[in-house]
Amino acid sequence: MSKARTYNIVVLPGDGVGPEVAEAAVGVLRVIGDFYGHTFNFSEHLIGGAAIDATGDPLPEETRAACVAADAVLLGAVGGPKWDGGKRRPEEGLLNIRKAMGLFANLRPLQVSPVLAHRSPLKKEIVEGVDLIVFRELTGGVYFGEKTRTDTMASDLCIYTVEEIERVARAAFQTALQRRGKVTSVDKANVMETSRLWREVVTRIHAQEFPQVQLEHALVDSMAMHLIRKPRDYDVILTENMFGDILSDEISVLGGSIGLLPSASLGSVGPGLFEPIHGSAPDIAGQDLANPVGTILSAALLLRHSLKLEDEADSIEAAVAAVLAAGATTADLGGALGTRAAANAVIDAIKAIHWASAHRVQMHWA
Ligand SMILES: NC(=O)C1=CN([C@@H]2O[C@H](COP(=O)(O)OP(=O)(O)OC[C@H]3O[C@@H](n4cnc5c(N)ncnc54)[C@H](O)[C@@H]3O)[C@@H](O)[C@H]2O)C=CC1
Ligand SMILES: CC(C)CC(=O)C(=O)O
Ligand SMILES: [Mg+2]
Repeated sequence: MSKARTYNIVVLPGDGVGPEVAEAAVGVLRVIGDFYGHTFNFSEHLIGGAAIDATGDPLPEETRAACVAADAVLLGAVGGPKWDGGKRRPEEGLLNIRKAMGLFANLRPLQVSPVLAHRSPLKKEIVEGVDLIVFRELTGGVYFGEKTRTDTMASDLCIYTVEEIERVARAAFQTALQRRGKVTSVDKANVMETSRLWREVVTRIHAQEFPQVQLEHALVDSMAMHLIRKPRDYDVILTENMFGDILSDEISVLGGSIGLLPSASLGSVGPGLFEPIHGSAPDIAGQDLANPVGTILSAALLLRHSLKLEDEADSIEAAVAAVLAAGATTADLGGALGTRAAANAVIDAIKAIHWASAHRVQMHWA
């Protein structure tokens, strides 16, 4: 068991369902802190639309400073129709904090729970056993290139440097070595120059540093099809910022709901940022309808990757698996629980797992 310590966790609730799912995950972290004797100091800061309303800036300087000084950052979601067409956009705040923290790798794992395979619109035999992870490059590409706009035209520049591709490729290959040893690198090398550079650099890093990993290249358009026809074929999917954003929302359907998927955004040093892959879901915001599991599982990733608390992370993941197996779910998965009740179900499962392990019958033989 890890030594009890004090950790500073910045919470960025954001907009829409963000505050609801962030509150759920903080509740789970508090219980984990109590069980394992850690002190988690949570401090909430403004980002996104909430920050625009309060300060005019989607990423106030005090939020940026708190994030870089924290042990880890937990984020809900940003954005919503209220800020559409405004001078500043909530999403700017999220892009800028990712950049400021140097978070170049966004890990989006997907394991299809056997008890939820029937919730996918695809056949059970296609999705059962899916276990893959998307490595999405997070601080480059078209989301960060120069934007121009006149009355009659607009442009978004897509730029990638060799160094940006190398570092995320290494992270993906290293992870593949601890998994099934396969990387599928996704690009659009038949059309885009950035993709041709991407393919060259990934091929070189593979040959020079990770020849024991199986590498294949795929074009993003047909990959979008393969991912729903044969998702079990994939282990680690390595791709650039926008393709990773789109493909990971697509594959969330395999697991039953976008509300289930967590993510970890990591750099080479400093704290990570952990958030569900979904957005602010304005259509269900403020109604206690959002599935909190993706954010709760993001809290587990926070414990594992930034705080190095492996047992504590395992404990949350085991509790979530037990709750899903018991059918205690929110409406997106056909259940009757609200956001708060679903989070409480996870908390009860953590307590039950700990009680069972403390009261395990000890059998001794001479
Ligand atoms: N990381 C972030 O903060 C992100 C923010 N956004 C922003 O969110 C806003 C809404 O974007 P959308 O395209 O509608 O994507 P979205 O992910 O917010 O919602 C897509 C659909 O999934 C459902 N959904 C999302 N999360 C759910 C949950 N936890 N439980 C149950 N159902 C859930 C929503 O109700 C909606 O029908 C936009 O302003 C967008 O820019 C979008 C993606 C990521
Ligand atoms: C800037 C974000 C809104 C992009 C996004 O959709 C995501 O990171 O999932
Ligand atoms: Mg997205």
